[in-house]
Amino acid sequence: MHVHFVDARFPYRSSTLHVLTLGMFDGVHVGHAALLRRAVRAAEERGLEPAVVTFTPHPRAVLGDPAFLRMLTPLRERLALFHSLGLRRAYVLHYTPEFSRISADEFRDVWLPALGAKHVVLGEDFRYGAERQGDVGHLRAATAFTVEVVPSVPEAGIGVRAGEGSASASSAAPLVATEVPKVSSRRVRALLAAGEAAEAARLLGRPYALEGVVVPGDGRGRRLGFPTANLLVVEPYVFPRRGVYAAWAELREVQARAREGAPAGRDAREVRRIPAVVNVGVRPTVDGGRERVEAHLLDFSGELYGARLRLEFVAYLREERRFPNLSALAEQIARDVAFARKHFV
Ligand SMILES: Cc1cc2nc3c(=O)[nH]c(=O)nc-3n(C[C@H](O)[C@H](O)[C@H](O)COP(=O)(O)O)c2cc1C
Ligand SMILES: Nc1ncnc2c1ncn2[C@@H]1O[C@H](COP(=O)(O)OP(=O)(O)O)[C@@H](O)[C@H]1O
Repeated sequence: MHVHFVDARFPYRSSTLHVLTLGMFDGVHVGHAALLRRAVRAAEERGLEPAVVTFTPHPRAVLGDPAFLRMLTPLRERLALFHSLGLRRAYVLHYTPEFSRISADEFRDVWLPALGAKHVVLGEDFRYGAERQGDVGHLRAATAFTVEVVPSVPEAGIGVRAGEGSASASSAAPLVATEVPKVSSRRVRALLAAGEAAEAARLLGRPYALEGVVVPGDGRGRRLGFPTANLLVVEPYVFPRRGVYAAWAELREVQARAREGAPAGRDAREVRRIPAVVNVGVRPTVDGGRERVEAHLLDFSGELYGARLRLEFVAYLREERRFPNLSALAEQIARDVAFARKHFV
C-alpha cells in the first residue's frame, strides 16, 4: 500500500492519474466497502490506478466534537481494510483548522486535480470544502475529471443470506456494487455503545474489532483460575459498551516468534484464532479504576506478554458487576465461559 500523507501547507502533485474515491470511511462498513469496490472496478475499466482519499484526524474532532477522537477504524486499521478491498494507494489528508477553511471550489479545482483525479467515484451524500459547501452537484461541474455518483439503497437485509445465520465479511455486500447500502458510521457507534455487537457486525460486514499489546496486570487472574491478557490499546479505538463479551482473539504468531529471536519472515504472519471471553470495564470487584479490556482465551495456555492481540466482539453477554468476593466472580466467569462457548460452535 502506498500511503501519502498530505498537509495543507505542502501541496502535493501526483504524477499519475487515478480513479479517486473520497471519504472519512470510518468503520469501512458495508456501504463504504461497496463504494470502494466500485472505485476499484471503475479503475479496472479505465486502465487507471484506484486510489482513496481519506482524512486524519476525524474532521468532526478537529471541529470540536471529542467523541470523534476515537475511531471505529483508526488509520492503520482503515488502511488495512482499504488494502483488502483492492486499493493500493491512499492519500491521507492531514485535517487541521487550516484545512477546514479550504473552499469547495479550491478543493475541486486545485486539490483533486493535484491528487491525480481523472474519474471520481462517490456516494450521493458526499460533502466537502469549508462549511461543507460542496456536494455532488458542485463536483459534477469539474473540468479536470469525470464524476460517478453511486446511488444509495436502504440497508435492510444486508449480511443475512438464506441459510446463513451470521454476518460474514464477504457475503455481506455484493461483489461489484452498482448501489451503496445506506449505513452510517454513527449508527455503528451507537450500536457499540449499546452493546449490540451482532447488529454492529451486520452493518460492518465483520465483527467490530480492536487491537492492542498484551501487558502485565495485577497477577490476580491466574489465582482466580482465569488468567486474563490485559490489552494496552494504543490506537484511538472506540470501546464498545462496558461488559462481558464472547469474542474471537486473533494472535499474530509473528510476535511470539520474534520474541524467541527467530527472524520474522513472510511465513511468520500466521494468525491463530482462539475463542475468548472479554471484559471491558473498570473491575468494581477489585476496585480496578481505569477502563480496561482484558481477555481470557478458552482452552489456551501460554505466555502472551508483548504479543499483539486482536479481539473481535461477537456477542454481548452481560453487564460488569461488583461481586462480594473473588470466588463469586470466578464462579460467574465460569458461567460466562460456558455461555460464550455457544457462540463458537
Ligand atoms: C469474562 C470476564 C468477566 C469479568 N467480569 C467482571 C465483573 O463482572 N466484575 C468485575 O469486577 N471484574 C470482572 N472481570 C475482571 C476481573 O476482575 C479481572 O480479570 C481480575 O481481577 C484479574 O485481573 P488482572 O488481570 O489484573 O490480574 C471479568 C474478567 C473476565 C475475563
Ligand atoms: N488462557 C489464557 N488467557 C489469557 N492469558 C493467558 C492464558 N493462559 C496464559 N495466559 C497468560 O497469563 C497472563 C495473565 O495472567 P494474570 O494472572 O491474569 O495476570 P496479569 O493480568 O497480571 O497479567 C496473560 O497475559 C498471558 O500471558
